[in-house]
Amino acid sequence: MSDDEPDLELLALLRQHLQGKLTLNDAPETGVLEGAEYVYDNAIDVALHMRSCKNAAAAIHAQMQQKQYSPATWSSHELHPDRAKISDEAAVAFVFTMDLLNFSFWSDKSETDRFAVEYRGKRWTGYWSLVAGLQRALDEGIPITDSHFWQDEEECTLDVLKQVFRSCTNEEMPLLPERLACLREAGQVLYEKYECHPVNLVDAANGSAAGLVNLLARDFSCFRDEHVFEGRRKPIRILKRAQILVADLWACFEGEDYGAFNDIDKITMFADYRVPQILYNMGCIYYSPALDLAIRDKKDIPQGGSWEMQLRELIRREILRQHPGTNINAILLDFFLYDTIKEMEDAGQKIVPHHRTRSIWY
Ligand SMILES: Nc1nc2c(c(CN[C@H]3C=C[C@H](O)[C@@H]3O)cn2[C@@H]2O[C@H](COP(=O)(O)O)[C@@H](O)[C@H]2O)c(=O)[nH]1
Repeated sequence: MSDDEPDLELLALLRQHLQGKLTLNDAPETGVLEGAEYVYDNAIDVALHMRSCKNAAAAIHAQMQQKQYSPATWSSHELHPDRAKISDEAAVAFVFTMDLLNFSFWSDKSETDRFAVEYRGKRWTGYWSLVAGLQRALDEGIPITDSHFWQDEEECTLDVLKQVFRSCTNEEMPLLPERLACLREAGQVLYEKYECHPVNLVDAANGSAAGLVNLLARDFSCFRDEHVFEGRRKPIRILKRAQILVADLWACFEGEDYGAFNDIDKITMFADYRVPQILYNMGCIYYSPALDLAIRDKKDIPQGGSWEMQLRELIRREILRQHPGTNINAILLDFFLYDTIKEMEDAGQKIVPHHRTRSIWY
């Protein structure tokens, strides 16, 4: 098959995933797909546009192949840890700390006034402000990735965290008290169960991605991203930061050592505010008029409400299994979509905004 021909098998897979037609025995032990199935079947404000999904899948596949998207792409970002310069344990600690705090960077201020971290001569915003803040703190001798530090209430104070993520504008990083609470809890749990180090948590998963997601959800309330949907008795398990943590370890270690997972393709796409946005702007999903208006007007979408759950869950339905002959899985597809929407924004392209929910879950 030549590169410019759409990969019909991939299209079929993506269509199945987006339609939720894949049997649940593909669902990982995390049970995340079962919840996605329920929300999809009951969603009335967010829907899939199959024809656009089919066209998008072809375009995405071609671009990913052309850009040779692979786990190594992750380390090519200048701020991500360079494994040639730090120990494996330090890289795991960095990724764990990063995904413990990897949520809610959006701002309604202008590009010049929004929260930003100045580091290595550049202004970093969004997710990159988090990574830049962590790297800068380590350069300044603050042990921000050490769980002993997180537990030390004398040393690791809210003021110190404000210093770690100090902004070069008047806007502060959102939810700093909540981020401190995440560090405190994680420090306590790592002390009680994992001899203070995240590598012991990764080892405890015995090479299972779903197993590590489950350990994170079981032991850390700050990773337990589970919510009731419209009164349904059984909570919907989304577990976005637990899943992106596994994905980042897999990418950082390129599937080896602490990134070696025998079931990595059971990780779903990440239910945050970026993927629904790009899928909407690609025409793959569309909203009810009321929701469409609320998002375009940048209205607050309440956390845990039906709208928010539909937005988060609908995109997560797909598990793009390892497609024969390519290295594309849901993680790489997701990374690619995130980087693409950021490139579109940086290029000043007119795009419909993402939804506004202030949350520690994404
Ligand atoms: N779905 C998805 N969500 C992602 C990422 C990333 C960064 N991943 C890097 C690693 C490999 C890739 O190549 C990326 O370079 C952050 N986020 C989430 O977005 C939000 C931040 O958005 P903004 O404020 O605009 O930066 C926040 O919830 C954050 O958790 C991703 O990849 N996929």
